[in-house]
Amino acid sequence: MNKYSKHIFRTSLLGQSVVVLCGLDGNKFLFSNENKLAVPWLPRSIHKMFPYSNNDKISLVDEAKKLRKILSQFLVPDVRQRCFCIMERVVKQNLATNWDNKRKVTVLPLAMKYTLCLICDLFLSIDDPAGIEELGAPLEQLRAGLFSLPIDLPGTSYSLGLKASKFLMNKLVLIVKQRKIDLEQNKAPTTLDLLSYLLLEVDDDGNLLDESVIASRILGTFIGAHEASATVITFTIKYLAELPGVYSEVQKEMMEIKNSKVPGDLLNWDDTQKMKYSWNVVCEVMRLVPPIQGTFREAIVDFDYKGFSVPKGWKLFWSTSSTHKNSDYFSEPERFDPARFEGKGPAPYTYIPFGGGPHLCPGKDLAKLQILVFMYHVVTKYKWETVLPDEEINFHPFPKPAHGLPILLQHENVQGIE
Ligand code: HEM
Repeated sequence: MNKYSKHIFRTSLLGQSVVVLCGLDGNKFLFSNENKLAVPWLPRSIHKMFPYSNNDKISLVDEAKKLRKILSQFLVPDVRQRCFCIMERVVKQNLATNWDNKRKVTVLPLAMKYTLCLICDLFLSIDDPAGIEELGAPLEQLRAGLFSLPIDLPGTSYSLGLKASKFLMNKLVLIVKQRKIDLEQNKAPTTLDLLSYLLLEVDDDGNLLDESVIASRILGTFIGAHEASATVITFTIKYLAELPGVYSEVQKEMMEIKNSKVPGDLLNWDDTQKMKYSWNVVCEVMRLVPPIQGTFREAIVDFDYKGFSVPKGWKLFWSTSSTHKNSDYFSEPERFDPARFEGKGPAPYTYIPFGGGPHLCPGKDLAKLQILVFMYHVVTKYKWETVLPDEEINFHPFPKPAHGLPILLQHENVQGIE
C-alpha cells in the first residue's frame, strides 16, 4: 500500500508500525470475527504491563470471553440490586465529602475518585479510604505509562508505568491470598464481588486459577472500568452546564423518579429503565467526545478497505471520533442532539463508543448504571455552571478538560457553602 488518504494512513504508534483506519462507515470487518478478518492486538509495550500469559493473542481473546461471562453475572436480577446498593452508597459518600457545602468543585478528579471507590468496592469489597488510595496513585502511573513512548529509562512515563504495574500485581496477589485465608476462617465478605467469582473460575485443565492470573484479570478490569466512565461523567456535566434546556429535561426525568420514592428507597433496575432521555444524553456525549479513541486489531488475512489493500499481519487502529462525525450517518455531526438515539438509533457499526463485535466492551452495562446513578444524584441536588466556558480539551489518550472542568455549584440549601 503506497497511497495515503484521509481514510487510511500508516504511522508509528508506541514504537510499532500501525495502519490507522478512519471513518468506519458502518464497516463490519474490523469488529467481526465471522470471516476471521481481524483479531485484537496490543503493542508489545502495552502488553508488558499486563502479564497475562506467554501467548499474547490467545490470552487476549480468551481473557475477554471469560471476563464478559463474569461481568454479566453482576447484572443478573438476584445480584444487580447489590450493585445499586454499592453505587448509591459510594455516590452519596463522595457527594457528601467532596461536593456538599462547596461552591466550586473540579469535576474530573472527583469523577475519577468516584469510579475508583466504586470499582474497589464492587470488585474487591475494599471500602476503606487508605486501601483505595493505595491502589489509586499507581493506577494513574500505569495508565500514563500505557500510552507513552516505550523507552524504559529511569524516570520516563513508560518505566514508571512498568513499576506501577509490578506494584499493583504484587498488591493484588496479596489481596487474593488474604481473601483465601479469610475464606478458610469464615471471615470473608459474604457479598459476591469480582474476586469471589474469579476464585471459583477454573482453567482449561479444570484447575483453580493461579493467584497471579486472578490479579492480572482484576488489573485489566480496573484499567477498563476506571477512567472511561469518569471521562463520560465529566463531559456529561460539561454539556449539561452548557445546554440548560437539556439539563431541565434530564432533571425533570430524574425528579419524577425521585418523587415516586419514599425517603430511604434505593434506586433499582426499573428506575434506570425509565431514565431514557438521560441515557440518550449520555450517548450523545459519548458520540461527540468518545472516551476511547479506538483500539488495535491485527489483519489475519489480506483484505481491501476503501480501495487499499491491507496485507495479512498488518496492525490496525480503528478510530472512534471520525466514525462518529461522519455526516452520512449523523446529520450535522457537531450538533448536540440526544434524539439521534430514539427508536432504532444509529445504524450498526456507526456508533462505537464501546467498540463492537466479539470484543464489545464487557463492562458496557455496568458503565451505564455507574453513570446514571451518579447523574441521578447530581441533577436532583445541584445546578451548576462552568468556570472556564472555553476550556481546552487535551488527549492523554482519554479526552480531558485541561483544568479538570471547574464548575460553580448552586445548592438547594445555600447555607454554609465554602
Ligand atoms: C463509559 C465507559 C466505558 C467505555 C466508553 C468503554 C469502552 C471500551 C472500548 C471502546 C473497548 C474496546 C472494544 C473493542 O475493541 O471493540 C473496551 C474494552 C474493554 N472494556 Fe470498556 N468501556 C467502558 C467501561 C468499562 C467498564 C465499567 C469495564 C469493567 C467493568 C470495562 C472493561 C473493559 C474490558 C475488560 C475491555 C477489553 C475487552 C476485550 O478485549 O474484548 N469497560 N471498552
